[in-house]
Amino acid sequence: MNLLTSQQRICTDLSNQGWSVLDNCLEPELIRQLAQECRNQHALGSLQDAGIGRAEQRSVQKLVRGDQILWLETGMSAATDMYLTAMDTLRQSLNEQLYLGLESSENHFAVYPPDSFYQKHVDRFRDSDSRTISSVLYLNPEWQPEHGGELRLHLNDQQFDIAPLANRLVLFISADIWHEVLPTKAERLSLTGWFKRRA
Ligand SMILES: O=C(O)CCC(=O)C(=O)O
Ligand SMILES: [Fe+2]
Repeated sequence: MNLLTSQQRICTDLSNQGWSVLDNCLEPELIRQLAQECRNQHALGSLQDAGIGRAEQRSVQKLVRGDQILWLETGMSAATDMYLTAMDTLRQSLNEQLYLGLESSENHFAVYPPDSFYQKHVDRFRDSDSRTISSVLYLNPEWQPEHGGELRLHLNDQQFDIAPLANRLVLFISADIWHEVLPTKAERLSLTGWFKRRA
């Protein structure tokens, strides 16, 4: 697993270009368990249509985003607790190296059914600046190029497409990086989160 040994590189990427991609992030067995849990919870009907906006402004708009999500809570399973611990270690190293003052993180499973997408957006809410670094860990072992579903980062003068391959972690500065999920042809699983500082 590369997450522990790559924190320096992640921090350099984030400060130089605002985003970072890390493959073979965690133990393969943990990725398998997280994917299994995501599929199980989805089959049980535990995931809810994702909304856009916050609190009273929140609404479900399938033409903006078509995924379903389930927020992680401590104690849901051994696998999700291990993931939350790994993210907390990363949070501390982001604080030590980039002085970000990140206090917590929030994370959810996401399932994009076939033909769904998430239109171009930034992750920071209009009325709260607490979301500082966005993270997405992909959970799709059989992903093929023809499935589409790339994360497209819109950078200053170019676009960068990232396939949602199992055990790939993408991090980016929530307020700066415009991005979208291109239409997916296959069911697309991920764990998305935000490192937050005090609002
Ligand atoms: O799943 C992804 O690649 C990105 C998801 C995303 O942009 C979001 O949930 O805000
Ligand atoms: Fe996003």
